[in-house]
Amino acid sequence: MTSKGPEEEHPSVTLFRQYLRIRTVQPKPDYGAAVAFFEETARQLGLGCQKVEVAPGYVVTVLTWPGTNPTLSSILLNSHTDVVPVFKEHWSHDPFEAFKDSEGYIYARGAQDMKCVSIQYLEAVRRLKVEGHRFPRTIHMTFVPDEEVGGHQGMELFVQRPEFHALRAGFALDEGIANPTDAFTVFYSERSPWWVRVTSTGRPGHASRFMEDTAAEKLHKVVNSILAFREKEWQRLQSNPHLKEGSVTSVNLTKLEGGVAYNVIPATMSASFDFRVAPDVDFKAFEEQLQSWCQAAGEGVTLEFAQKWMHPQVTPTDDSNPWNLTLEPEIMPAATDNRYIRAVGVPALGFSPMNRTPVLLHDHDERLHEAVFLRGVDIYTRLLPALASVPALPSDS
Ligand code: MET
Ligand SMILES: [Zn+2]
Ligand SMILES: [Zn+2]
Repeated sequence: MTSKGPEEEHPSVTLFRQYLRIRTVQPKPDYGAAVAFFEETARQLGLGCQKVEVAPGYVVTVLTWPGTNPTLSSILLNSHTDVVPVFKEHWSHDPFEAFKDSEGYIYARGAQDMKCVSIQYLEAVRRLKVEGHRFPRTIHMTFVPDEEVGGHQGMELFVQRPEFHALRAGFALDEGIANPTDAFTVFYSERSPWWVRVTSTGRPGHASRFMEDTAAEKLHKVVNSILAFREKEWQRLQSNPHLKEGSVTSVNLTKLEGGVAYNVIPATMSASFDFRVAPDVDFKAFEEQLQSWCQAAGEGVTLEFAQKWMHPQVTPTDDSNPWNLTLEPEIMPAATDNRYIRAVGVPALGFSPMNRTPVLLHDHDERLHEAVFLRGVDIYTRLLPALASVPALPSDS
């Protein structure tokens, strides 16, 4: 599809751009506007709409298209409504204007992660309804808050609620990542986020002296150990063409804190790391490794976890998967709400239908071509009837 002038823009693209303009940006997302948007869309599409407040101010909106056979488990289409912050000065266009350039690229925070997917679900359902289809299985679309900061006030709470169990989800889809090639990637598992802060304490004093046992020296040792591990994992990935990013453990040093003045040796310094632990890692041994790096650095070096996911799950994609999808399966390098869905026993895949698209999630100038977006609607329009027509499974009874 070629790009068109605004007067002849595809209505699905127009709706997408409207949603992109809602400022659901962390750390203060306008969730109220997003919920109102989905309520209005539900009204237009003739879908059931339920709002579940999982924590004060944190609403999960559930849009439902009932199936013809209520004994069957349902299809859950999940998407998060929040987006990560921007460095506005690095953007070519206002990230909340949803500017479309002459080639058809739509620039906006959330264009890839994952406001595209939310609207693609809705537009696929709209088309199928307009064409008069009904399917045996119920389709639920959940629009959840808080994913980008860990999902603790979103999906983590929702999966524990009676309203979630009442959905009787038998299979779920959530986000994936763009693929620059012709292929689409489907994620059957994900790495576990471990956010670790290492705090080092030591002798303070005048910064002109060769003070012994300083916080900085010891922190430096831990940083070296962890960055050496990073290099090792990076080399492992580079040297084996069969390994994908999600199959090795990554780590980045993301924060350094401490100190008050150039000439005062601080008594405390800390370093924060974002680990993404591969699903086949022995978690207990890995935690012991982290502890031993701290101990090797000297006295008074401790670590604490800000996130520590301990339940990696794998959704089968081989012949034991009765859903019979054709997939190019990978392990998700990042974390998504699928980890909460899988942890309560619902098989779930990560999929964002964006091929021939550079990976720009969380980046400056995040953008998506309108033709890729519209092809994604086509893909769900073919995928949803297949999913929602899968005959009864042993797990349905
Ligand atoms: N989706 C975000 C990420 O992968 C936040 C998940 S919480 C660890 O970084
Ligand atoms: Zn996301
Ligand atoms: Zn994200």
